[in-house]
Amino acid sequence: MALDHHRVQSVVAEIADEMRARTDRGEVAGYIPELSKVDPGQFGIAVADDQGFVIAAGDSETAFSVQSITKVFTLTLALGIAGDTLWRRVGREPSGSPFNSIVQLEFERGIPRNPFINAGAIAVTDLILSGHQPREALGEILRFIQFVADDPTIRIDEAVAASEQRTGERNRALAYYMKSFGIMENPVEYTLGVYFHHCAIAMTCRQLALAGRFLAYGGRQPSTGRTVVNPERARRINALMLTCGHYDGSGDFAYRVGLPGKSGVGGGILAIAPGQASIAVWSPGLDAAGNSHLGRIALELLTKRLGWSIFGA
Ligand SMILES: NC(=O)CC[C@H](N)C(=O)O
Repeated sequence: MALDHHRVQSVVAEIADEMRARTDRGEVAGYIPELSKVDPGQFGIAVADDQGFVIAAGDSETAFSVQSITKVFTLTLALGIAGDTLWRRVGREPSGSPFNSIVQLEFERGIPRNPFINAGAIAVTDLILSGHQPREALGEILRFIQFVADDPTIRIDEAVAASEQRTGERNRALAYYMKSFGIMENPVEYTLGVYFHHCAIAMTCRQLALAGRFLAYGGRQPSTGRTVVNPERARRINALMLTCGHYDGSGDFAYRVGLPGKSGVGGGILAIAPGQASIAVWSPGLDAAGNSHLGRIALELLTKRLGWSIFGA
């Protein structure tokens, strides 16, 4: 269905103005030193349709660290490599725990709850790495993101990757713990090196909204017409984003926004309105669950004003 560009444009502009005026901005992620330097006063939004048309406002052309949003793309790649055998290593249930929690791993024999918490994404990265050098695996992830975004200029922010590599003790603990259960195939430091670097990919809201389109349009990358995944897989990735994309804030996100979404600690959120649009928002301040505070509020206003919730107007 064609988007009413005029209407979307006015809602997007209105929301950007409202977000600019707000003083409650959340807290920038402090545990990755490089991210703690980002100015919390920023807000960007971009909505992409199947024609590659982008409606944007605010700081939509500023690149930010996409962090856990890359987990959507690594999951897509890993499903392409392993198909449904992937689900032997990682579950499909919401965790109800923080993104970097270790507690469930002990009870559940090292199998992470889902591919979007850190443990699950590290297990997915390990699968992509198998049979490759870390540099090749990372290249494959980056090229895949450039392909779905139709933009070869997307890069890794090396300063962010190095910053997380230096301070990633919690992720190291998760990875070694999974290794002890036989979940990891590769040397842990190799897998983590790839993980830290793909989390450090930098994108603008415009690039991210374009990259998400295959999920909004039945698995097809609309600019090239090429199939990224089949419609069933696109639908299932969306289902996982809805149930698990915001950690222990996933229920609240579904309740308020009503779209599949994936957040990252850089303050970005990718949200999918199936058949309508792919949406990216960014504001660096986070809420208590580690999801963008204003990003979530902006999406809530957007779906309400445009009637885009998958649960009805
Ligand atoms: N929620 C996130 O964005 C977490 C990603 C971050 N790279 C980490 O592993 O801690």
